[in-house]
Order: sequence, then C-alpha cells, then structure tokens
Amino acid sequence: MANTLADIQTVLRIKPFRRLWTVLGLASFGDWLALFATAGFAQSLFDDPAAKGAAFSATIVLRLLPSLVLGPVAGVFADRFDRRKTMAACDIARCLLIASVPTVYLATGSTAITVTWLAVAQLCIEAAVLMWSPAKEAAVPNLLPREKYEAANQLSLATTYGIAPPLAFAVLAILERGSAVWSNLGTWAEPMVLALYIDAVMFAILAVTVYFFIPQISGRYGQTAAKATSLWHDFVEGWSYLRTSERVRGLIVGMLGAFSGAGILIGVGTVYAGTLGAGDAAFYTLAVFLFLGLGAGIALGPKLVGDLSRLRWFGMSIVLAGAGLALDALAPHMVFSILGSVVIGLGAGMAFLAGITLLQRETEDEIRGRMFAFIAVSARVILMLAMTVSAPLAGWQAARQLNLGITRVEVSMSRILLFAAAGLVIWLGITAFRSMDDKPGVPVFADLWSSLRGRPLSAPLPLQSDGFFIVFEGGEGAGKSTQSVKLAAWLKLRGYEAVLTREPGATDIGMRIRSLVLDAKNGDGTDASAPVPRAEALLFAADRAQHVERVVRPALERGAVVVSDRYIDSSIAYQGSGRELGKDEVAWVSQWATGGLKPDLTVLLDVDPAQGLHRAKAGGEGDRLEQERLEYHERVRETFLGLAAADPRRYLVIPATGTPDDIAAQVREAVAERLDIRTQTARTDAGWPGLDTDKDPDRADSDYGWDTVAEEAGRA
Ligand SMILES: Nc1ncnc2c1ncn2[C@@H]1O[C@H](COP(=O)(O)OP(=O)(O)OP(=O)(O)O)[C@@H](O)[C@H]1O
Ligand SMILES: Cc1cn([C@H]2C[C@H](O)[C@@H](COP(=O)(O)O)O2)c(=O)[nH]c1=O
Repeated sequence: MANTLADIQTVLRIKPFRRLWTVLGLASFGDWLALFATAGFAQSLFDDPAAKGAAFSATIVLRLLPSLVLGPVAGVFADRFDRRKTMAACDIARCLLIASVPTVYLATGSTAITVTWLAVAQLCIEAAVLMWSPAKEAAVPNLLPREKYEAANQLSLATTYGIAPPLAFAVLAILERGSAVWSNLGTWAEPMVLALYIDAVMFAILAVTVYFFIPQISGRYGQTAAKATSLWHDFVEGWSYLRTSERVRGLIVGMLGAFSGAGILIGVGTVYAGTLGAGDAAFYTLAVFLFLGLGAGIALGPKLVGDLSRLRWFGMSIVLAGAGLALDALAPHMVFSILGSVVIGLGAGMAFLAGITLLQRETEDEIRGRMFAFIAVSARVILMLAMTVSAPLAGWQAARQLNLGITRVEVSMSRILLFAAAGLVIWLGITAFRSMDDKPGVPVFADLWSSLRGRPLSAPLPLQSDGFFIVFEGGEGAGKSTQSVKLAAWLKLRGYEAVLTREPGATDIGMRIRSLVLDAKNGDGTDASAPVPRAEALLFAADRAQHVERVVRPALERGAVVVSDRYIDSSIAYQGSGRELGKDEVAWVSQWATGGLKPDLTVLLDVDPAQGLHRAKAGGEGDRLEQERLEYHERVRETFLGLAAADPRRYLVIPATGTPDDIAAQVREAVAERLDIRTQTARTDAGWPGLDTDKDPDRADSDYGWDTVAEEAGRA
C-alpha cells in the first residue's frame, strides 16, 4: 500500500515505536557527531597540514575496519540476547568510549597516548554500533503491524540520512563559531572536546530511555528463557538460512549489487566529473543530485508505485539504478549526467526502502538480526572494495574523443568502469527480480503501468491444468453458438472431454444475472429498472467470476477442453467500448474476477453488425443489448478486431460470411493444430463422458443445447 502522511502519523501514534524512533534519531545524530568530532579532534592534535589530513581519514577508516572482523557475529548477538539489553549496553559503551577520548587527552596531555587511545576507542565504538544496529532493525517489526513497516522505514531512513547529519554539522559549526567564547573556559571547553562530551551525555540518556521506557523491544526475550545453542551454531544457522531462503537471497543479491554500483560510482566520481568539462564543481553537483534522487526515492517512491508488488518493485528499482549508471556512462553533456545521477538516486533510494521493508517482512524474528548484520557488513566490504579497485583504475590511460556526428563524447576508463557497473547492477537487479517474483506470468510493464495508475494486475490464481480453453467471440449473430456447439461435438467425437459453456448464464446465479442484464424490460416493464452501465459491467463480471470458479477451472483441472461462447473480450467490447466505460478498467475488473485466467485460443467471428443483428433478431425485437444503436455495435466490432490484432498468436479471426460448415472446418483445423490432434488417436473408443455415444456430431446443433451443457457443467 502506498504510504501517506496519515500512515506516518499512525506509526508515530504507536508509543513504543515513537520512542524507538526518537532514540534512533538521537543515536544517528550522536553517531554522525561522534564520527566527525573524533576526526576533528584527531586533526586538532597535529599542526602539520599533511598530518592533519591523514589523522582525519585514518579516524574514519578505523571506524570501518571492525565490521570486517566483528560484523558476522554482531547479528548473532542481536538474535541471541535480549535486544533491549543489547542496545542499552551498547549505548553505555558508546557513552564511556566517547567521553574517554578527550578525558585521556586532558588527563595525560600526551598526543601519542591520546592518538593510540583514540584508535582503540574508534574500533570499540564501531563494534558497539555494529551490535546496536541489527538489534534495532530486528526490533522494529515487533512494535508495528506488518503493513506499517514501510512507513516506519521511510521515517527512519529520512531521520538517519536526512535530519541527523545536517543537525550534527550544525552543532559542530555552532561549537566552532562560538569557540572564541568558550575556549577561554579551558581546554575542556574547546569545540571538539565539548562536542564529544555532549555526545557522551546523549548516549547515556539513550541507554536509560531504551532500558526503562521501551520494554517492548525485548519482544520474545521478555517471555522465553535464554537460548541453549552455542554462538557457533547460531552463526552457522544464519548462513544456512541464506542458502535455503530464495527470497532473502534475492534481496541480498540485489542490495549488494546496488552497493557495488554505488562503490564504483564513488570511486570513479572525480575522474568521471573531469571528463564532462564542467569544472571542479561537477563532482559535487552530481553528488547533490544523486542525494536528491535518493531522498525522492525514499520519500515519494511508495506513493508513486502505489500497490505494485514490493518484491517486483525491489528488482525494478535496482534495474532503474543500473539504467541511471548507464546514462551517466554515456552522457555527452553535464545535463545528461545530472539526469543519470537523479535516476541512480531514485532507483537506489527505492531499492533501499523496499529491501529493508521486505527483509523485515520475510525473515523470522529469530534470524532477523543476523540478516541485517550480514547486509550491513557485506555492504561495507563491497563498498570499500569497489571504491578501492575502481578509484586507481579510473585514472588509467588517457581519455580519447569519440566523434558521434552531432556530438563528441570523451571515452575514458572512468566511463568504461561506469558502464561495466551499469551492466552488473542491471544483471543483479534482473536476477533478484526473477528469484523473488510473486506474480509470474503477469507482464512486467503492464503491471507497472497499471500500478502507476492505481490498479496493479493481480497474479493469476494457480491452475494445475492439462486442459485447453477455447473461447468464441464476436458481435450479435456472428454464429458463435452455432460454432461452439459444432466444435464441442467434434472434440467429443475425438475422445476429448469437451465442456460446452457460455457467458452470461452458465450457472444458476449466471442465469439470474443474464435475465437481469438482458431482459428488454425489467420488473416494472420500463427501462428505468435496467442496470446502469457500471452495474451492467459488474453484473457481467460477477457472472464470469461464478462461471470460472464453478465451471471453467474445475473442467480445466480435470484436463477437459472448455469451449465457451463469449468471455472477457465481450465485456471489453460491449461495456468498455460500447458503453464507453474504458477498456482498461473493464479488463481489470474481469481480470480480477477470473483470477487472471486467459483463454488458450480465442476464435473471433467477424461480422458486419447490420448483418449480424439481422440474423440474431430473426424478425423479433432482440434483447436489451441487441436493441442498442448501430454505432454501438460498430464500436464493439472495432474493439474485437483491435484485441485480436494486438495478440495474433492467441486469436483466430474468421469472417462470419462463409457457410457454418466452412467456418467449422477452419476452426477445427486451428484447434487440431493446437491440440496436436492429427497425431493422436481418440482418447476413448468407448464413448464420451456425459454424452450418449451414438450421437451424430452433424446433428450437434439440435442435440446439444444449452440445457445439456449447463447440466453437464453442473450449475452452481
Ligand atoms: N455462417 C452463418 N451464415 C448464415 N447464418 C448463420 C451462420 N451461422 C449462424 N447463422 C444463423 O444466425 C443466427 C444466429 O446464430 P448464432 O446464435 O449461432 O449466433 P451468435 O453469434 O451466437 O448470436 P448471439 O450473439 O445473438 O448469441 C442463427 O439463426 C444461425 O442459424
Ligand atoms: C459476456 C457478455 C455479454 N454481453 C452481451 C452480448 C450479448 O448482447 C449478450 C449475450 O447474448 P448471447 O445471445 O448469449 O450472445 O450479452 C455483454 O455485453 N458483456 C459481456 O461481458
């Protein structure tokens, strides 16, 4: 379901989640503050500009290293122990470690000791973050109903990446600007020292909040005894879960694909920006647009795609990010690069949101922490690897000009790498899509288009069928009844179980609907009691739902050949075009009503409406629809022909001007080809189920009327 502001307000009304969200916001703020304050503090210990730069980047690298060692076990902790206690303990640890850095300096006054301790503290802070994050991610689903996960994730991601970093920078800027005032108080009040102490106090408050005010985070640990299995067992269990769950594997493959693309993009970014000839600012401009796209994807993605399957959305978003990379790789001008960056951001943002939400939905509480830890660690490793490999490669070999006639493109190693990244990401996106698709058989673009318009296509209901579904369509008097009876009789003669049926009216309910929609004068004898167009469309759809569920599906599941006089196309033509209700809308209603059941073959008997109506009325007035004006029937005919032209493999169009026998021969030929009848012997020599064996197919018209059909099919 697409999220609205109301959904976000709803999740914030859930007290435990509101508190956890506040904790998350403050913790993210604290993390960013700690990261940059420690880096800034390390810088302030040196005077030499080169040493300052090295100190800054070394502090950040130190924060990334522990994930390689500790990452795999962090998730085991999150799943094994009470998550509330894990989070509170990590917050206390962070408080003490952050406070210790300036304290060691103040106490010893030694740069060497402080730097050494800072390195140790950085490693330990990161270890605490590694334990805290999967515990928090895994706890969220225990506080919310399933359908609210996505809105909660939107809120969390916006807080972590949209609100917390600028707030942390703002605090650092204020502390720096006011340094002239508070530095006079002593070394302890220098900007970065103050920032670290403020941060430490905040983590202490968070520990208290988590421990005493959000008991719900404990979840199952609140009720059950501690686990009896070993840490190693839990670790191995996490890995084997990855092997057995195809969906979770698809999710992880997709997410890691996206991260490898991001790593290559960051690695080649500056060199690539240079090939655009747009000056030094080009790299930063592209980064800004990338983040704008990312934010838009997270904030607006769910609203944009509406009710599109989230499993499909995930794969499609990754492919979109890959397409953005390809656009960047080929961009002849800065404008295209900006567009490419926005597309990458959009795709990555949507994939990130969908991925986290799906992982929360798809994984059991017992294993969730390990899955989140796995993603966090692999993402960091892949990101670092992709950056370190692609950055030096990007500058390899000078760029060459490629003349494309209308424009010149600078072909450089950075673009080749971007193109390779695009290929990789698209391939992984498609792989993830395939392994997770929950609507196999539903065309991807039609589904996406319908979802953007608010009506996603539903997955076809499962059908175990050896049967074959043939439908006759066409205007009034085209000869559908004549031909369907002939075909059913011929099939029976060949030994098939042929079920002859029709719409509307193949079931008891259908008979009543038929009378409601077709009787020329209803109830009081006036047109006022006739169904209005939308009611008419829904009545036909209701008849169809009953018909498919009670007659068609069971017959197909038995392996029968079903021959139906009219089906969905009649609704598209008569109600969609004739009544001008909209072909797509009417098709969607029928698709839903039938659970997506499509005919294997549709025989369209094409007749000039004037001629067909003349035949059908046979001197009488005709039913309510036959009394419609000629233009109405012209529209119906055009629509039938249009549907057939759009899918020629599924349709056989026969002009209804030949004799009934000529037409029947053409139909038989097409059906025989599809059922491979010539190469088969009759299925039974003893007779046909439900029919007398001595019936002559040539007399089928008179012998096998609709009553026989309905009885055979078993009216419901
Ligand atoms: N090929 C044909 N040539 C001439 N007349 C035909 C042909 N096929 C059927 N008819 C006659 O046309 C009339 C209508 O035929 P039929 O009931 O089979 O058409 P239909 O398409 O099922 O009509 P409706 O849409 O009204 O149910 C019948 O009298 C039938 O004998
Ligand atoms: C299934 C279906 C039918 N109709 C119309 C078309 C005809 O006018 C009648 C059916 O009469 P028939 O003699 O049985 O062919 O109903 C429709 O308008 N929409 C539909 O979906």
